[in-house]
Formats: sequence, structure tokens, C-alpha cells
Amino acid sequence: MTREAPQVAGSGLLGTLVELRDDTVRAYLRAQRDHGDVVRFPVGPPGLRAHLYAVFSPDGVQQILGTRAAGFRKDNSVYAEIRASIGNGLLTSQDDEYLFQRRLVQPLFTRRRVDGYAAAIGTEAAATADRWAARPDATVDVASETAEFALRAISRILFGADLDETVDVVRRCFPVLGEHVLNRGANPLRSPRNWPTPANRRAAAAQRELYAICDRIIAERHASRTAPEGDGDDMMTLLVKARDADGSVLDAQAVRDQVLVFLLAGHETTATALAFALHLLALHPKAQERTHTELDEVLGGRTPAAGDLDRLPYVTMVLKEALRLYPSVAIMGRKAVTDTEIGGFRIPAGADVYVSPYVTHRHPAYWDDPEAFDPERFTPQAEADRPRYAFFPFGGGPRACIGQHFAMLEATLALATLLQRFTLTAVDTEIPLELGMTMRAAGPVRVRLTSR
Ligand code: HEM
Repeated sequence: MTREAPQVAGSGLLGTLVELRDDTVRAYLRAQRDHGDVVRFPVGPPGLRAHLYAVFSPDGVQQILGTRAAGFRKDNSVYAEIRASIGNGLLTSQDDEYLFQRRLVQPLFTRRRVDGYAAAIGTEAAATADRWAARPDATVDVASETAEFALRAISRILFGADLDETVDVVRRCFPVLGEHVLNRGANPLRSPRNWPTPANRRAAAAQRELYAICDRIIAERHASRTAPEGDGDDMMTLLVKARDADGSVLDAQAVRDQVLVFLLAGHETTATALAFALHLLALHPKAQERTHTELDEVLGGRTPAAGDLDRLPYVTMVLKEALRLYPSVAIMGRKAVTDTEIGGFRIPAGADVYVSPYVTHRHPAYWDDPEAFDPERFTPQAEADRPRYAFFPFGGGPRACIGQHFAMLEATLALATLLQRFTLTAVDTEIPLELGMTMRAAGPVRVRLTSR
């Protein structure tokens, strides 16, 4: 029998709007603890009130992202704002347009191709380590350091020789667009985008600057499209040369849409995972010692390469545990296409439905002592004993992250390079979080360095 999902109590005036706006993941955690795995949040004033649904059980998540994905679309207001800000690339497109894009983009993310990006990642990881070694006070903020590293790494891979110029533009323009997407996506009373409000004008200027630099580089790559594909091609060139079976290609705007999606989806997410892995190792000397031992035994002081990934199982376990506790994509939203049910609870057509790695990764039915850092949770045996969707930092089903191997390679190479050279001690122990486009540290995450 299908029942109404339990409703989270809110104020008569705005429902749970304020709680969700102030700290979404805390509100979700409380709701799971008090009401169970499918809950309903009343949002907005009476008369305009909507109900958001959140689903926390691995089985429910599997249905929404995986087995019944066609019934849960990327149709909510945040996706609409992302489309308006940076175009309709792989993260937001749907239906035939999505399938076409995915066919053309997938070859850029095969294991072989991604392993080919290792040299660019290694260059930036080594530069980061050198910068750290020159720090006079031997203390670094790993949040800002990893953000810089990940932005430079993805930009080097995307833009090749045009790296420095693009990094500067992205560093200035992306935060403006991100903030605009969030403010508008969460505001049901937003004004039209073409009204000349200060926020709209700032965002439009940032978009123009970002589009202009991408369009210029794309035009240059188009001019050299006839050159045979080489292993040294940057990702922009690969996108320009990509061809479907019937010969169709991505036009200039579609290439720009993908490039901007890779920047959006690919740098803050990886930076946060890496920052928290470093922070957690700094807090847990035994786990750090084990990481050092593995690195010394496997690498013996040489530069890590793509082929080392499978030989560094403990580093992988540490990264997964960091992604469990601090999943950079803390919530994902969909819209229910038809009246349906999850876990015996009714979900009406048109409802916004959310899943949250942050909450499911702490679900007491699947994780003992969920707040404790313990990489042993990710031995092959322990992983096999859990339902597939108890851990889903990269989403799942047909819209799973295309950059998963890319991100794990990047984080592993960086972690290995940095830990080969330094021992870390935590300076900041409690790290407040903020939920922007991704979940990240709200302030610095300082770590003291000792050279090894
Ligand atoms: C630790 C790092 C990363 C995390 C935690 C992460 C997480 C995710 C998640 C959860 C999704 C699914 C979103 C949804 O279903 O609503 C996703 C999709 C996506 N990610 Fe990642 N991601 C990471 C790194 C990357 C990188 C490095 C790239 C590219 C260079 C990338 C590109 C994408 C793209 C294009 C999609 C959309 C895929 C599709 O719908 O076909 N991500 N990511």
C-alpha cells in the first residue's frame, strides 16, 4: 500500500524553507534520523507551498538514479540556471541532445585517454609541492591550494598552451556565475535574467568574458582541425575533432558548452576531495604513516604515474573515505515525471526529489560509527558487503559522473606527490562546511608541513 511520506515540521509561514536554506544537509540528516528514508519538506508560504521529497535509502537512490532514471529528470530550477549561465552541456542536457553529446564526449574519458592526462596532472602536482616547500611558515591552507592545483590541472588538459590566460579568466568569472546560479535557483520569486539588476549585469559580464576566451581558442583549434589526431592534443582539440558514426560533429557552441561543464563539474569537486583527504590524514597520524609506507614501498621515491593507481590500494581507500565523509556533490536533484512511489511512499508527478550522498554515507544501517574516519571501510570485502548505493559520490545509473576515473587519477597522483615530500599535521581541526554549487570547507583548512 502506498502512503504519504512523513512530513518534516516547519513554520506556518514558510514551512521548512529557512532550515533548508540555512543548512540543507543538516536538515536532511535530522529528517532521516527522525522520520526515516523517504521524507517530505513543506516549502514556502501557504497558497504557494510546494513539497520537496528526499530519499535516503540505498535502494531508493538506486531506483531514482539507476533502475528508474527515465522517471526522474534533470528539470529543476538549478539545472535551468546552469543552462542559462554556461550552456547546455553534458551535465544538464537531456534526451536525444544528451545521447549525441555523450557519444562524442565519451572517447575523451576512456581509461587509456584519461591515463594520457597524467603528465599534465603530474606537472601541476609537482609545482604545488615546490610551492609548499618554499613556504616560509611551513603552513598551507589545503582548501585554497588544492583549488588552485585542480583548476590549473583541468585547464592544462583542456587548453594546453593557452593555460595561463584561461586560468585567470576562469578564476574571476566562475565564482560570479556560480553564485548567480545558486541565488536564482533557490529563489522562486527571481526576476527575469534580462532585467538590468546589478547581479544580472555582473553575471552577464562574467559570461561574456568566459565565452569570448573559449570561442577564440575554439576558432583556433577549428583552423587546425585537419591535422591528424595526436597524443599531445589538448581536450579542446579532441572535442573539435570528435565525430559521430554518421560524421556529425559538435559545433563551436556545443564544444564551448562541454568545456565549461568540465570546468564546472571537474575542478572544485576534485579539489575538495583532495583537500579533505589531506586534512583527514593530517588528523590521523597512523593512517598517514600507512600511506607513507605504501608510497615508499611502491614508488621508492620516483614520480607516480597512471599505471601506479592499482598498486596504491591504501591511497584509494583514503580517498574513498574522504569522499564518504565529505562528498563534494552532497545533494542531487531530479523531478518526478509521473505519480510514482519509492519505498512504499507516494511521490506526485512534478515533485522535486533529492538524494544526498552526505546523508546516505552516514546512514546508521550501513555504516558503523559513521562520523569516524576509517579507510578500512573500503577493503574489497567490506565494499562487497554493502549495497551498491550506500556509497555514491559519483552518482550512478545513466547519468553517473563521466569524470570518475579522471578525478581518482588526479587525486591519487596529487596525494602521492605531496605525501612523498611532506608529513602533515592538522592546524584546523573542526572544519565548517558550506553548500555552494558543491559542498566545501567554509574557511581555511590549514595544515603544518614537515619535509620528509
Ligand atoms: C571528486 C570529483 C568528482 C565528483 C565527486 C563528481 C561527482 C559527480 C556526480 C555526483 C555527478 C552526477 C550528478 C547527477 O546525477 O545529478 C557527476 C556528473 C558529471 N561529472 Fe563529475 N565529479 C567529479 C569529478 C569530475 C571531473 C574531473 C569531471 C570532468 C573533467 C566531471 C564531469 C562530470 C560530467 C560531465 C557529469 C555529467 C555526466 C552525465 O550526465 O552524463 N566530474 N559528477
